[in-house]
Amino acid sequence: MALERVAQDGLVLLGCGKMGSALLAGWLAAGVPARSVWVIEPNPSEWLQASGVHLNEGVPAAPAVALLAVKPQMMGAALPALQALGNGATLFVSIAAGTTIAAFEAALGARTPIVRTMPNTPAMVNRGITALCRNSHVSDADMGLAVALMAAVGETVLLEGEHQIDAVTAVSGSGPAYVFHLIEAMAAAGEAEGLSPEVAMKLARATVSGAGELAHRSGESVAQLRVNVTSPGGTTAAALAVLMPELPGLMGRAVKAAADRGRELGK
Ligand SMILES: NC(=O)C1=CN([C@@H]2O[C@H](COP(=O)(O)OP(=O)(O)OC[C@H]3O[C@@H](n4cnc5c(N)ncnc54)[C@H](O)[C@@H]3O)[C@@H](O)[C@H]2O)C=CC1
Ligand SMILES: O=C(O)[C@@H]1CCC=N1
Repeated sequence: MALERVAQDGLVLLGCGKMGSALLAGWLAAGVPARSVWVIEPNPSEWLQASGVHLNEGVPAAPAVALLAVKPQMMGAALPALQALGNGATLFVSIAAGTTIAAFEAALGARTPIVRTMPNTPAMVNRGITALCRNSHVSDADMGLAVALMAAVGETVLLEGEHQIDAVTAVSGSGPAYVFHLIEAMAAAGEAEGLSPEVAMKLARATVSGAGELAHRSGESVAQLRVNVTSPGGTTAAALAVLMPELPGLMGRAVKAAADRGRELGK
């Protein structure tokens, strides 16, 4: 099993904030021993301190994986700590938005195997989705290991290449925030129609999470699930007559803004 390589040779996690913690929790739950993980994190949470991993200690000479989970703006300052692992057997896996494979090759060495990924925060409840792409130095076995690491917190999808990753970031990486904003907007609209803030938020939250679960589990297309709610001449049809002319264009602009920002971060 791919994760056994981590148990044997170790994994270094650079940055253990929201995403790093979600991943670490997934690996530990999947049976990776805490003592085979070395975490570099200047502000460790209580959970991390109690997790049993090596925290801010010297890292092994050739771990199986170095996983990079710092903000793209911090990457330049943080990478030198792992430079000695470049150009070798250690597989680098990045979850950072924007930072390109070329930037990692420049910082770590041109022969470094690098997998660039984009997960999302539902990884915190094992319902993430991560897209992955690689440079030419990543073997199929290495890619299998990267997929296994991300599959510990949800689904995975392989990309044709790095040119697609800013689009992924804009759809699924940032996407949970769009959905949370939808909940906020639905709750505010419910309040405007006379509900208390508590009831409006409870209804909006349960509706979005319930609809999400239905989309996840149902064999029907999402379009059919929408039709199933929409009685001809009824209330849903009235609402969709307002939403459907506007939402695709608005979502298109939002997703383009996120993808453009991802490309900018990569410069
Ligand atoms: N939050 C999200 O929804 C997603 C974030 N990402 C990517 O994940 C990465 C991490 O994001 P978050 O977990 O949200 O950020 P975060 O701010 O929660 O975590 C980053 C962590 O890096 C630590 N750090 C800062 N400088 C460091 C250094 N020199 N060495 C080691 N650790 C250092 C910080 O103390 C912090 O705990 C980013 O690159 C982001 O683009 C990817 C997908 C989704
Ligand atoms: O907002 C960001 O830049 C990160 C990447 C995807 C989600 N959060």
